[in-house]
Amino acid sequence: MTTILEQGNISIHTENIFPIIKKWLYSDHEIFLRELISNAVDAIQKLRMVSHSGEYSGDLGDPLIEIKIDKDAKTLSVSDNGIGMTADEVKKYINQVAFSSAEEFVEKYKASSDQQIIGHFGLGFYSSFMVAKHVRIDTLSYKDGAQPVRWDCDGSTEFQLSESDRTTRGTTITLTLQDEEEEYLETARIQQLVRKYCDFMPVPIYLDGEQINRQKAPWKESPSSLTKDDYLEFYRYLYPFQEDPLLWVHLNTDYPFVVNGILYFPKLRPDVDVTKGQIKLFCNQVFVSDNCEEVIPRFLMPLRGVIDSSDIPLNVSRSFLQNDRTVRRIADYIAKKVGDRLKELYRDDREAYIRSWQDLGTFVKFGSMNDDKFKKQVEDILIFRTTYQEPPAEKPAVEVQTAEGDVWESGAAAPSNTVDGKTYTTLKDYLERVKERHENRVFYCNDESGQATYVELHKSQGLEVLFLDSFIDSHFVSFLEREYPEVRFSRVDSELDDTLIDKDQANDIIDPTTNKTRSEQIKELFEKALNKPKLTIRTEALKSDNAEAAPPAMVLLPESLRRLQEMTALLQQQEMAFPEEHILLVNTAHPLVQNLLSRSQGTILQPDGSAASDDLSTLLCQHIYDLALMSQKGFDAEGMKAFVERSNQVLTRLTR
Ligand SMILES: Nc1ncnc2c1ncn2[C@@H]1O[C@H](COP(=O)(O)OP(=O)(O)OP(=O)(O)O)[C@@H](O)[C@H]1O
Repeated sequence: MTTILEQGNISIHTENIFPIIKKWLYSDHEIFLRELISNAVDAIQKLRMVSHSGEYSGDLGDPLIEIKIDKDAKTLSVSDNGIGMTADEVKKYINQVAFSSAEEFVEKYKASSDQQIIGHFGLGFYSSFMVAKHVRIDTLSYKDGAQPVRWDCDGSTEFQLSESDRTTRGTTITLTLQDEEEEYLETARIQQLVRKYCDFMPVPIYLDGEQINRQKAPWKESPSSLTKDDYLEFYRYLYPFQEDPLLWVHLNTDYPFVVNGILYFPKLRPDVDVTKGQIKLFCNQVFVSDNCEEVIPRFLMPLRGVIDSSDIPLNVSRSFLQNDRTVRRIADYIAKKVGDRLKELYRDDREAYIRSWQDLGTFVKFGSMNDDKFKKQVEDILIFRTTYQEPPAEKPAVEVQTAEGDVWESGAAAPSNTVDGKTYTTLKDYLERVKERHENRVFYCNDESGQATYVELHKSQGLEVLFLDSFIDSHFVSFLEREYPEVRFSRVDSELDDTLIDKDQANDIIDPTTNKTRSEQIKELFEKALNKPKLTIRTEALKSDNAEAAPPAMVLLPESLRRLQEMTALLQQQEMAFPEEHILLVNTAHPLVQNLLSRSQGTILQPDGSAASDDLSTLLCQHIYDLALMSQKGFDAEGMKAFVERSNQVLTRLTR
């Protein structure tokens, strides 16, 4: 027969706390298990501490937490071999501490308007009443001569304290589950919960005689003790069936706040929603939340991995968290570490940096636009693919004898910026190289195949073009122009630099019969043939070593006009329609254009007064225009039909 030691009322002010907890945390009942296991881990660690301090000299045994399910009795129990509690401690910690903090929690929860408290952390022992109709504690303290005690409570404010038959040190919490909570009698459900919340807790957790948690938390280990494979293995464990990450950053600091963690840069796939955070937030190895958007800077959202910090206040609303000073400083710290890691890679392994740039670049650009400090940190390692060709590498690592004559230094060659035939440059280096020819002006291309003709023309004249072709680049160009107001970005097809035009050629050859220059005649010819009032036709002789290699005509879209159109399209959430106002630059130096002119001049009048070749000249002008337009915009069905029909017509006429 059990001796009842005490029967009493738990002193709380909020009338019947449990229905309130239950109601508010309706969707998150499962966290009771995390709370019970956390308490068990704490109890084991406290025992270690008293043992260290010499207060306890008994055998610690192997630390162990055991979960037991009894389907018949509808009970679930969590046992530990930790510090245990005496009767007085049960009264103090369970009846008072646990319940007063329960009350506090409920008050806070009621007051918070967004009702989103991070992971409902710190709910504590009493959260077991969310799922249990009866809770029993059997505990035996480590203290000499301690008596085992049992505490029983049925969810009302009354409890009973009695003698327990427990013989070993530690505590067992036994929940008799409510009828609607019987899912927690399923082994698979418990395994899933332990894996979710308690996987990395530092004590083995057993269920049916088997350890079900991983126990080791790599982020708590020193970076020097981990190999590349350890990091990769951990990533694969956290994000199974995903491609391996590009690189990682191991965070560990104790001062002025505690932050541990490993952050990975994943490959950015179009199907991955980068705005949805995938970093897991832990507190002392206990899983808290799958998203910590308030804790890490927005631009770091694409990263994955783990952040563990006991300095992030958790029992607070998300909006509070966002404005918390320590949280802001932690966010800054993380951003700085990420920047440092990128700089390190740029410095130590340029090739890997370049290979990862496709993915890293978007991230770095996004970060620069969002965070000024980050921008300053990474501006020197922000690179662009370029048409520039690096001179062949100098002999690597030349050994040089110093002035003292006895020390040998190795003068390592600068790392190559070319990988797989593609060369990269910083903006600074680009501007330095082009200073003489076009100071502070950047030529760029954002569609390599579409703008190939233009790029080729620039290249053939020794003008360097940058490729700004990732989806973020149109914003990034505007951003760079705001940051460096003296620098101007022109897309290769927006206007032609004077250096590409041969000013001396052809313009002034006057036709004695019409008194017009050749350019004027060509212009007229095209105006008549195309008959598009909004189109501006410009005639220039393009410079090139081989007149046939340069295009006969090009369509130009002035930079400011194009950007305005892009912006309007963006606001209206439509694709940009190709503007009717654009420029057709006809290359008077091209043999095709020259032939066209002589052909229309050599017209033989037909008996009816029309010119036989007129028709063909018109077709050819239209064709030249279409070819130039083709690189700017695709044809729609009708345009394509007309183009094919005309091609056939032209070919037929030419073969007559
Ligand atoms: N398994 C256990 N072994 C020993 N003591 C325990 C155990 N579980 C609970 N306690 C005692 O009961 C107290 C109250 O527990 P409760 O979970 O409500 O709050 P907490 O653990 O102090 O804080 P938190 O709100 O972060 O969980 C604990 O501080 C601890 O002293």
